[in-house]
Amino acid sequence: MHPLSLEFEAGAWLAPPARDCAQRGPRQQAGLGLRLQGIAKSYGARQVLQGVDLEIAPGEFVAVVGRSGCGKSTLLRLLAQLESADGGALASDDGQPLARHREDIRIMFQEARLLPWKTVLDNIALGLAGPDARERAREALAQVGLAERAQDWPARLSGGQRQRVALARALVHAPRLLLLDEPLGALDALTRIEMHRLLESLWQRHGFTALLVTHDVAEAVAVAGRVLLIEDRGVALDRRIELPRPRQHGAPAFARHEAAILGRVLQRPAEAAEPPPLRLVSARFAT
Ligand SMILES: Nc1ncnc2c1ncn2[C@@H]1O[C@H](COP(=O)(O)OP(=O)(O)OP(=O)(O)O)[C@@H](O)[C@H]1O
Repeated sequence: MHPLSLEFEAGAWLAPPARDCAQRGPRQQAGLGLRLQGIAKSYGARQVLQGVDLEIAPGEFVAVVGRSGCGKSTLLRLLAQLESADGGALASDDGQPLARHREDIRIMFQEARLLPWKTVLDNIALGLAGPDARERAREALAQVGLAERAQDWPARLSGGQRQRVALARALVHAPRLLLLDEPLGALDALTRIEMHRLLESLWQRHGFTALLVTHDVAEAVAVAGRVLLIEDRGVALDRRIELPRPRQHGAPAFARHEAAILGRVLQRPAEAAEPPPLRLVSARFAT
């Protein structure tokens, strides 16, 4: 597909507003704001995050970048409450502990994690209650442009299609906070750009707050309104990206943001791998 047709394609995926969102009322539709204070997290002796203070406004689209192992996914897992912080407070912008908002938060991973023995539609409907569960699942599927694949098995979909199903499975719950842990990491470049446009359209339409962890600085600049760099156990850079949407990869202003962030990441050399301990195996000397 020619890149110029991507915008049209992404737009074509958009269906009328999801009834599920409309049913939940205005308060629940709004994005969830976040207030993190003094967050600390260690794994054994390895301190990954320390004293992290962060405020995210309702409905912001934030990307989190940084070198491998800096703690990006750890931050997301704490927000998803898959793990607990050792210290500090995780709250929503109204001051409530984040633990009270479990139902408002959904997470997507690099792998779609679909159940292979269930159809696409049944994967999305999983955990939904009520007589209209399947109808709501169909609406979510239509929103990611896969209405016609409802009865397919996940194994028959491409990687990009599987991620769109995973996105529909999150959307059907009308999340107020969508956490995205490298969900596009395994996709080819064109599919990634299509997914950027789709994510952007859905975010604009539904108003959820989005946090995207990515290795790809260009991806961060393509979709986020704000990019955070994690380094030295905390937020080392917090940069606003005020560019019109949809964004043009390679346009001068786009390239300037990308270069500035990348330059900041590369200022510091990669952490040297720990040298292996010296070991004297055997020594023989010729006489
Ligand atoms: N369950 C765990 N047990 C022990 N150490 C862990 C665990 N999870 C993460 N770590 C360590 O914490 C650090 C941060 O991991 P994290 O997955 O958050 O990094 P990341 O920035 O997301 O990396 P990547 O970009 O490579 O995915 C790493 O050093 C990692 O080895």
